[in-house]
Order: sequence, then structure tokens, then C-alpha cells
Amino acid sequence: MAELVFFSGTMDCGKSTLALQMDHNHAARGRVGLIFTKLDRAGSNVLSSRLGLSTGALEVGDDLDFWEGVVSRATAGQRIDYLICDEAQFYTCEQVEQLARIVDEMDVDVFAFGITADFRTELFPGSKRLIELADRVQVLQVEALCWCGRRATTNARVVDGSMVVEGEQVVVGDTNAAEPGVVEYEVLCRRHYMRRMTSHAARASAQSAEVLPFELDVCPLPPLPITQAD
Ligand SMILES: Nc1ncnc2c1ncn2[C@@H]1O[C@H](COP(=O)(O)OP(=O)(O)O)[C@@H](O)[C@H]1O
Ligand SMILES: Cc1cn([C@H]2C[C@H](O)[C@@H](COP(=O)(O)O)O2)c(=O)[nH]c1=O
Repeated sequence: MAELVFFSGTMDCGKSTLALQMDHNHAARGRVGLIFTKLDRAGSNVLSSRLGLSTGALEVGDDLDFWEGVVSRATAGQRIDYLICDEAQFYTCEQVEQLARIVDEMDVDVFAFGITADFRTELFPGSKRLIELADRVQVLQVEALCWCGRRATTNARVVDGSMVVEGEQVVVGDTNAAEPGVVEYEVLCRRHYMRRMTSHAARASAQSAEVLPFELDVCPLPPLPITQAD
């Protein structure tokens, strides 16, 4: 029986790598699949992983109707056993509903991959609908880690070195942007997300804590005035 499975986790926890592996394993057993993605960092019509692997994919636009697409291919005689759907957080609610219908009425497996929450810790609409409709939500086993070593559960957005909590929900970006001024992301544990403590902020505060006693020796505070007793 076909299933709608949502493989989820933070950024950089291996979702796209798993999407490529799932496709490889199913194709190796003679199953036929279609690969979809939306707004991959590497460009359009490509599903890429940070491990260096990538593959061609069908780009999902807001007007794409998964149901129509699968039915028309099947009617034309094309066999489809499964769909791989990466960056599924960006899909519309209607598209997620179409995916569920494909599972139920066409007996096609749908493996969706995506982050659940945005940089404000709010659910993406596509992920919310997937959580609501999926047969299974599977949290990836490989845990992305916060700079403190705890399991990362949030995706912080960093602009010009500072964490921001306001802005557009969708801004494509990576976890280690090479150029300054580019939006980047950092995965954090909840504690450090709440304290707005990115690795950069933590380093800066550790450095100032080291520097402080030295500075005090060099430039001691003036002595307090001695108050005369009346
Ligand atoms: N140089 C590397 N050596 C080993 N593993 C790596 C390397 N670079 C990235 N990875 C692995 O790839 C994961 C990110 O994979 P990716 O599929 O791009 O993540 P996601 O799609 O969840 O953002 C990292 O969590 C890490 O485990
Ligand atoms: C948190 C957050 C992320 N994004 C974007 C940034 C990336 O392009 C993708 C996630 O890709 P990954 O393969 O899981 O690393 O989502 C965004 O647009 N808005 C956000 O709040």
C-alpha cells in the first residue's frame, strides 16, 4: 500500500542526501519515479545535496498540479511508482493535498523532504499540511548540531552577521554563505535561538569576557571616594 511520508528536520541534516538515496534504492529495484524540487540553492530543475551529489528534477511552480501531471503521464502509458519531493516546505497546501490524493487513488508512494519551521520558528504552510496529512512524519536520524553541541532544532536567519526574526518567509540561502551581505542560516538549539546567540555572537561574547580582566588591569577604575564620617 502506497504511503505519504514526510522526512523532516532542520536545514543541513541530510534531507536532500536522503532524497537522492531513496531514489537510488527504489530505482535500483526497477521502480520508476519522478523527482521534484522547488528553489534548490543550486538553481532550478536540480536537486542538490551538500555532499556533492545532485540530479535533474522537475521544478515545482505554484501553478503545478501534481494530480494532473501524474494522471496525464499515467494515461499516456508512463509507469510511475513513486515521487520524490524535495524542499516540500515551499509547496502550497493544495499541492500537498494533490500528493495525498496521488497516494490514495493512484497507489503511488510519495516521499516528501523539507524543513518544518522557518527562521521565526513558525511552520511553513506546506510543512503544516504535510504534518496534517502524512501517513508518517519521520525526523531524520542525523542531527544537525548547535554550536554548543546540543541537538539543533531551529533554523536562525543571519543577515550581516546578526540574527534576525523579521522578514520574508522565503529567502533561499545556505548555512555558510561565502559572501558578506548575503542572507545565511545557522541551526541552533532552542535555548540559543531564544537568546539570539549565534556562533558569531557566542564567540564575540567569549572574547570580551577574556579581554575584560586584562583591560581592567591596564586601565583600572578610579577608586571610590572615601566618605568622611560626620
Ligand atoms: N564534507 C562533508 N563530509 C561529510 N559529510 C558532509 C560533508 N558536508 C556535508 N556533509 C553532510 O551532509 C549533511 C547535509 O546534507 P544535505 O542533504 O545537503 O542537507 P539538507 O538537505 O537537510 O539541508 C550534513 O548534515 C552532513 O552530515
Ligand atoms: C529557515 C528558512 C529557510 N529558508 C530556505 C533556505 C534554504 O534555501 C531552504 C532550506 O534548504 P535545506 O536544503 O533544508 O538547507 O529554505 C527560507 O526560505 N526561509 C526560512 O525561514
